[in-house]
Amino acid sequence: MSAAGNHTLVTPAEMTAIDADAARSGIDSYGLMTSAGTAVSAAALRLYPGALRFVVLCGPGNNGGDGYIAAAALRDSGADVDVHALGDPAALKGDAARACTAFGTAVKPLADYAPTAGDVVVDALFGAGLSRPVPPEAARVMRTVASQDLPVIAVDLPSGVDGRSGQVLGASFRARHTVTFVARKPGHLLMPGRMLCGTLEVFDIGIPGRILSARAGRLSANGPHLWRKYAFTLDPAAHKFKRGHLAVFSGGPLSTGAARLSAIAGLRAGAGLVTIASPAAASQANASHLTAVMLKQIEGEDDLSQWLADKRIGAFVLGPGFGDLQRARQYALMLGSHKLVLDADGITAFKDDPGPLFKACAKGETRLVMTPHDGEFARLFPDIEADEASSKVDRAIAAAKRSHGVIVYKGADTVIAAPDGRAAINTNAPPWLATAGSGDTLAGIIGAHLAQGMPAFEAAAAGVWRHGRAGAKAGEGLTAEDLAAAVEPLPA
Ligand SMILES: NC(=O)C1=CN([C@@H]2O[C@H](COP(=O)(O)OP(=O)(O)OC[C@H]3O[C@@H](n4cnc5c(N)ncnc54)[C@H](O)[C@@H]3O)[C@@H](O)[C@H]2O)[C@@H](O)CC1
Ligand SMILES: [K+]
Repeated sequence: MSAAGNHTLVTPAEMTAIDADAARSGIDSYGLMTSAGTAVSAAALRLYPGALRFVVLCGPGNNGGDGYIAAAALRDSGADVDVHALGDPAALKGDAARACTAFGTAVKPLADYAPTAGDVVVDALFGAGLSRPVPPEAARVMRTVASQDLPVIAVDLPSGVDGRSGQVLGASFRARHTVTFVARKPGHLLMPGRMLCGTLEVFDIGIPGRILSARAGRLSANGPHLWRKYAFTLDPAAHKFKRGHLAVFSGGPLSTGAARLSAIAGLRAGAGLVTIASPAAASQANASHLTAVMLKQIEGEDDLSQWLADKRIGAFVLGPGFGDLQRARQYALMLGSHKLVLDADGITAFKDDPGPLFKACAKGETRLVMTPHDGEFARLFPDIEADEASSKVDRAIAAAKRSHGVIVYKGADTVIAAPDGRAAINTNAPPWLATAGSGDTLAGIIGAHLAQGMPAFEAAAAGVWRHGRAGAKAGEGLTAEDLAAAVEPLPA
């Protein structure tokens, strides 16, 4: 058994290819199924030693095959076991048929299962092969098991959860524990799938890592493995300009707080200097609240173009509390050749015509990071959002390719995607991170990373991860001020 330590995420389609490669290389597929099923029985006995009965629900494919192996192992350990099958077990094929025959005990129809207190359910109805909404008789059992709050251990995935997208097809079990094999699937991390898995265990059934890496794509769980090499420990002796200069645009006199949150988070995240670029009318409000952060009056395009001559400014944050959409558009287009985090109003400013922004960012290294939540994403990429067949990962990658920018598609399952197809799913954000000003803080952290010279994808992924860590450290009930103060140094 391994903890969910491997960062690579494998889609069901990639898993099928890995499976086929393993068989071609001479690995016995029934042996893999035996390892998988036995791992499930071990988890069931370990987690529920007091179960009165294990009820194994077996589907028509290899997920069901794992279930038959688990049922036999549970029975052989002396437990009371019943198996209920979806469909006719005589129609099973290949390894699943062999596992059912090896189980050898009578199997009852799924519809005959009457959930009873003391039951522990082993869900082996569907795994990677789920291709359409679950049939009504499966949905019925899911409902009755949930209504009695019986513990469910899911084999590979809670049945009903699409391993590619994390979406529920029709209905699904809500598992207390899920045992998956080889590597995690995107559906274990994306919502709502993540909530339905319970604790997640990745069991190594013996497929060699070289077969896995030959097939796995460019999707992983977000973590230091992605950006550690850029997480240089800052040399405290370094000149402040060498630690990066970040500029954050402020909104008008009544909405200056968001920019200050970004700016303070940027300082905390390691930028050597942070300047708030403020319209004249808001300078007083900003000045009365700032100490370590500097202030520059920028009233319009002329001021900005003069300021841009200062090559020491490493990155800009535009959008938090900005308000004036027309001006946001002008400024963002002027910043096309600079590193830029575009958030909130900065994103909305381009809802009617994002083309010029994307064009301005098309050449050279990736300089733009956009941080939309659901609503902002739909405003900027309505056609991508409308494609119901695509997962959140697919959408983020499509948007990154179109915009030539890194997309931080926010939510409980924030996805970070780069124009070259790399993507990561973040998992460390506590639910209370969704608070006013949280996004402003995130934009500031990412901006600080860009200002310090991190490439855009790594800057964004590290920013999302540090933001999640800060949320966990600040704890439930945090305010955005607490969040900025809780940003920790990057792990060396
Ligand atoms: N990939 C691997 O290396 C291994 C995979 N194993 C297991 O194999 C599973 C994948 O097996 P399969 O590809 O056979 O897929 P599944 O067992 O998940 O389901 C496929 C079967 O269900 C049917 N089906 C799909 N959606 C349906 C629906 N909504 N209503 C009714 N029938 C539906 C399909 O027609 C097919 O017969 C994994 O989830 C895992 O549990 C293990 O045996 C260990 C090895
Ligand atoms: K399952």
